[in-house]
Amino acid sequence: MTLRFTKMQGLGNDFIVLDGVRNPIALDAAQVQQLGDRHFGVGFDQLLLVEPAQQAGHDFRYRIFNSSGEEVEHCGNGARCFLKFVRDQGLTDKRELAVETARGVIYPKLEDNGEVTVDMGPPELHAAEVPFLAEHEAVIHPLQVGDEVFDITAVSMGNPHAVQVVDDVDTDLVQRVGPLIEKHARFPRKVNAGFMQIVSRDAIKLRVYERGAGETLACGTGACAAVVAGIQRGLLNGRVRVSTRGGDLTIAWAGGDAPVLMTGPAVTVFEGVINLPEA
Ligand SMILES: N[C@H](CCC[C@H](N)C(=O)O)C(=O)O
Repeated sequence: MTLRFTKMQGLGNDFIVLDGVRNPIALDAAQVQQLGDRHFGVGFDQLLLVEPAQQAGHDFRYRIFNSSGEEVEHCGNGARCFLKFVRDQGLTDKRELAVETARGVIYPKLEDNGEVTVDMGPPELHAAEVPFLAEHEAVIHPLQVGDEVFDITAVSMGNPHAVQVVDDVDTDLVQRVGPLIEKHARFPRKVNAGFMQIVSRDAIKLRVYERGAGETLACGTGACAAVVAGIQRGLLNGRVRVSTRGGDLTIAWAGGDAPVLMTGPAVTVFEGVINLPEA
């Protein structure tokens, strides 16, 4: 069976996007892994599947699969590409959408300059909801990793994040410790490991070792989680420029149950057709 796809990227975090609206698409983990293989398939960090909304008043459903094959709850860079995709494919002419995800509804909006702002919903800070195994609620938790201890802040943006502050993001720490934190036993559903360097109260540098994908050039939910963690720690103001290896995002959060707002680019790289591996 052949499969039409659109290759897209948000700050170098790359995706294939599939239209499951005109024709339903069902993929198992092995097929996602094969499609995601950068030598034997198309290659991507995540696969994004567009489906019809399940509830009245919503526009679409948004499903996300890591290149490891597992389905996950959220993808920020993908949400910006999602809006561009459904408009470019003629699935809608709206500039602002209500999109169902596994953990709530998000609201991507096309800006006049072509960038996309996404209302990502409020962060979840209760450890049990991240989920993160902790005896008590705290902004900072010491996390034992081998014979080292790292001070992390656990945040969910629908998907789990463990954020720490480092003096310099450009060291081997991300590749050395990221995989150990990703699969740490205190994160029952594994975790995205964020490493942020505070540049000022309005700017950070960020690298994320992503659950199920490894280090990506940018992570949208990771940028949201890092800014929330920085504000919780009293280190950041309410609107922050997040510099990733793939480029800059703007993240804003007013605290409490206010939604986190993320603004950045979405780019179509090419359209393609692939022979879908047999299930
Ligand atoms: N690896 C993430 C999903 C993709 C998130 C990232 N690509 C983003 O832009 O938010 C997870 O397993 O929760």
